[in-house]
Amino acid sequence: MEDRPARDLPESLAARRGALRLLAHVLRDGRMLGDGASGLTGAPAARALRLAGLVLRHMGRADALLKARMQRQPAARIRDILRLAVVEIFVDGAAPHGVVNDAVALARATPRTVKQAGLVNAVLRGLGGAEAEWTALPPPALPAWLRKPLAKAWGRDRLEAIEAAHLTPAPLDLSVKPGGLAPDGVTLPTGTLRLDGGQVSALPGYAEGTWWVQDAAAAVPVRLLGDVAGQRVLDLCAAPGGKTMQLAAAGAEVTALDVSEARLKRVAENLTRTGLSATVVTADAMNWTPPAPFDAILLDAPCTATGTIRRHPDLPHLREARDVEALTRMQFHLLDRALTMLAPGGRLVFCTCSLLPVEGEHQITAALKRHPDLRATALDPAAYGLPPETQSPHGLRLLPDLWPDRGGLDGFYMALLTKAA
Ligand SMILES: C[S@@+](CC[C@H](N)C(=O)[O-])C[C@H]1O[C@@H](n2cnc3c(N)ncnc32)[C@H](O)[C@@H]1O
Repeated sequence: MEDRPARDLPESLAARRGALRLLAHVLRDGRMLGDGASGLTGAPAARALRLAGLVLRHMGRADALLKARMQRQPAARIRDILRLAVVEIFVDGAAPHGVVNDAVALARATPRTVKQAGLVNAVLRGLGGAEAEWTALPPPALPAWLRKPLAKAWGRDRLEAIEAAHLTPAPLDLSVKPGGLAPDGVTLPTGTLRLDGGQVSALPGYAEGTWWVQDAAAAVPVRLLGDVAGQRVLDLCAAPGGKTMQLAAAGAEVTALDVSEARLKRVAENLTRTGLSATVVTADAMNWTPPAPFDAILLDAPCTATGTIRRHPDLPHLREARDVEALTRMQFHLLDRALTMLAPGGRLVFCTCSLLPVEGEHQITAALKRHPDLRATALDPAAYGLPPETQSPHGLRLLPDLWPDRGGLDGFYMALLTKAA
């Protein structure tokens, strides 16, 4: 069955096989979930992706449940088959009978695992009545390289609340042009329109380009720049372009720069769909010299993206402690480089979608020491629809456990800096 074309398999079995392929890409090949190939298209591909994401999100819990029922650690593929079955039964509420049958069929499908089909059957059938045990399991712990600095920065209770927030996928957030056609949803205090989900391209206003998908937290940094109408604004790490569109919609004359040509294609597509305009530049910010200094700069620097684990449950399985060092070094250099492109009296917003202070608060504290001509503006969270606890040294700090009853938001740090005139 492993080599059989997906069209010859029942859809649910094809999707489950696809999910196992995606899990192997992430867990064994170290590739991002979105880059993996399930071997499927259309609805089964979407289902496979969703199932693989579900396993990665709940993996620590599935492993805890399974560990108590097995004497030895089985082969990696068998472990994934069992994990998939567990999350389908306990998270998705799938009918156990069909899940177990497919799990056994998947084990039988390869010579390497055929002998363990009996084990799969026995372990899964032994899960009957384990709902209470499953519900009592704590959320999966983040890896130690992340847990330690987060506990130090935000405290153990907050860390556990962040881990709990990672169990729930992010809602669908839209930034809507003023007066633009938009689907029904709830408007958050920050101004973002929030929906439960849905097929993006089928929602009212998609074809008209009256909105774009952008997490509520990611929509705040541009607002720190205040009125940008008619100003020359540089979006220094622009792709895929959420903030470029915000700046253009606010009337700025935007230059959107990014080092990645492939990612910049998405900026161009987004601008075309929304009817907004920006000058798009493919360049490494470290080597690029602007024709003239800018009135304002947005530096949404590359980072660990640990603030987006709700939407990217593969991240904790892929990133490593050593990534942090390389990224913080890059943020340091990009920030200094950006300052050379800023006009005297100009404003710069630095932001990262990271949970780690070394990629946020510490970067700004260090930059203020390095550049005596730089000032950080004290920000009032209420002015952006945010609660007082988001105020943080020199900026705003958002963590995913904020607004649990509203569906949370991405982790972000942002600061507004002004260069002396
Ligand atoms: C956090 S993402 C930007 C997200 C974007 N601002 C948005 O809101 O849609 C960081 C971006 O930085 C870009 N990048 C990384 N190093 C760069 C460099 N040296 N010069 C320019 N862009 C760079 C990456 O290609 C990536 O697209």
